Amino acid sequence: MLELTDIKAGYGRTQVLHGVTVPSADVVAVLGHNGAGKSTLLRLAIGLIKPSKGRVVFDGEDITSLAPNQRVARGMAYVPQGQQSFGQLTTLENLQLAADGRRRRKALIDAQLARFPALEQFATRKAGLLSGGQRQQLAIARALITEPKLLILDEPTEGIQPTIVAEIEQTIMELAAAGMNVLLVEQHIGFALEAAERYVVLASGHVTQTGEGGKAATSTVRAAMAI
Ligand SMILES: Nc1ncnc2c1ncn2[C@@H]1O[C@H](COP(=O)(O)OP(=O)(O)OP(=O)(O)O)[C@@H](O)[C@H]1O
Repeated sequence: MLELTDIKAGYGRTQVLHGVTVPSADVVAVLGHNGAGKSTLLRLAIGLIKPSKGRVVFDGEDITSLAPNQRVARGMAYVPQGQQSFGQLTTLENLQLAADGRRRRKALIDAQLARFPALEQFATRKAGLLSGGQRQQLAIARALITEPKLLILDEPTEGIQPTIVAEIEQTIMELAAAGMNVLLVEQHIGFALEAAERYVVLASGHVTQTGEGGKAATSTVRAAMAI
């Protein structure tokens, strides 16, 4: 669904990605140590930064020069790091905002409340008062309300209590099983490999290994992360 070819990109004159290629697959995990360039790669995928070289193809279309909103309109949704939501609005208001202007608005919101029972339980609570894990679920729910073809998730389990980590991992597995395409950055290598059809290891902005998720050993991946 999403194919990144020979991407060079960075911030100003600092190049972070040095010719990165990510193959198309239903679920792709991007692995690597802090600072390897994983978040930069996701920002590039959604169009927040533009490559100085390389091509981004989504659903057969070259979208390299498209802006983030145009990519969203084509079916991409991006959940950045940090459980972002509108803290002064309630859980429900956050979902309503994401659903604004869509047909079947209520059904879209209800589907996410059914998916995440904690969001239903705290529908009238301000998002800023939710736990980190609940805010992450809210961020994912907001993305899913847009009915994406591809969900881009940047470290969805980072800094979250273990019980909700398991719920979020289960959600990702369920979405994948239901046919959702996912581009996932994840520190938990074991889970990432279990979820992913393909994985890519980044080290200092270079791809040091790619392979099939289910078959890979975490030790091999760790070795590639350290190159
Ligand atoms: N807005 C920015 N401006 C300048 N440099 C940046 C910016 N964001 C990230 N970088 C640099 O780009 C490099 C890659 O960062 P990136 O956040 O993509 O790595 P990462 O693999 O996602 O790491 P982490 O897990 O810590 O988020 C780092 O050296 C970082 O300092």
